[in-house]
Amino acid sequence: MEVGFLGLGIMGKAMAVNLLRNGFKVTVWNRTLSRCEELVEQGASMGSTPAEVVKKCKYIIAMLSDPPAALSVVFGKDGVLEQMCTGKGYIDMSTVDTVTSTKISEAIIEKGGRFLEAPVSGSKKPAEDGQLIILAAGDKSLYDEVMPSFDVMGKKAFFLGEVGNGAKMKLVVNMIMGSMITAFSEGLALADKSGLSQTTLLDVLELGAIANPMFKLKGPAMIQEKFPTAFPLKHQQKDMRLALALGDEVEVSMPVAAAANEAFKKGISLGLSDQDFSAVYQVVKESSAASKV
Ligand SMILES: NC(=O)C1=CN([C@@H]2O[C@H](COP(=O)(O)OP(=O)(O)OC[C@H]3O[C@@H](n4cnc5c(N)ncnc54)[C@H](OP(=O)(O)O)[C@@H]3O)[C@@H](O)[C@H]2O)C=CC1
Ligand SMILES: O=CC(=O)O
Repeated sequence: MEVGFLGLGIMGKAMAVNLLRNGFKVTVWNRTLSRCEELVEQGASMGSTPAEVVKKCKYIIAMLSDPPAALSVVFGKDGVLEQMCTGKGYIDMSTVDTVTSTKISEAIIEKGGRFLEAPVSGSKKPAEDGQLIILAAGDKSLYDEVMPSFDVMGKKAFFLGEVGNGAKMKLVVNMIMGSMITAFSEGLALADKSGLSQTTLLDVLELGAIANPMFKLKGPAMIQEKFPTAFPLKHQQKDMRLALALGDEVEVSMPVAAAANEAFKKGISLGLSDQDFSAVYQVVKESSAASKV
């Protein structure tokens, strides 16, 4: 199977490498073109624009940072739409909102193509290991056709119906995740300031009903104040913002998520955008220090 791949950031690079390792022919493009080189060394072809990739490939996957990036790659100069036509399928795996996804879907379909949104749950390591959870919605025939690529990139794919449902599911999941890591950070800070061992806290959490892979994975590094980037804090804040907008739209009150969003916004203002989202622990610590003054 031959696929185009647009966007070689933390996730896109790992996903494209997996496809190559599993025998897919992959043509890559990235806004910063030099990031294609590593993939080319591993056997990928390279397109110099999104339009060039679409011209060459029947199936095109995108993994881009946010709604403006997803829109500009489709609608911009030398973008996806310039070569989109009947017979081609566009699969956007970026985390965006329903409005963005619907806009892209309508434009692709108007050109005769088929569209699937397929955001993923799981971070850098699951992407490297082909263990993502794929939350797809849109054209079912396209979903069935690209399943061999989902089998390589993920451990489970869900088909959620009409366009927008994949985006919504992803935002609900990440809203919960962002609230959890913020509460976890407060717990770590509270334990420390109360004279308790944070390592013991991790052991206690691990054995109880709120044990989860995220606390286990991130906790040991967080207590050493290390935040190696798997999921950038700026993207977690984007997801909180989009989830809160969804909450407004459907009239669900989310005070916990709103408070967590404020912590991620503060993280951005403290220069933590490109650190892992677990760096929200720094925000909690900073706020505690500030409230003492
Ligand atoms: N990291 C993670 O753990 C996870 C991330 N996600 C989601 O996946 C998506 C990608 O995340 P991730 O790989 O971490 O992000 P990165 O920030 O590492 O990569 C972002 C990608 O988007 C490209 N990009 C940004 N702006 C534009 C633009 N205006 N036009 C064209 N390309 C652009 C970047 O290109 P360039 O190299 O030129 O900057 C890069 O290829 C996001 O939506 C994120 O929320 C989902 C699950 C897990
Ligand atoms: O979107 C981030 C993730 O870990 O999933």
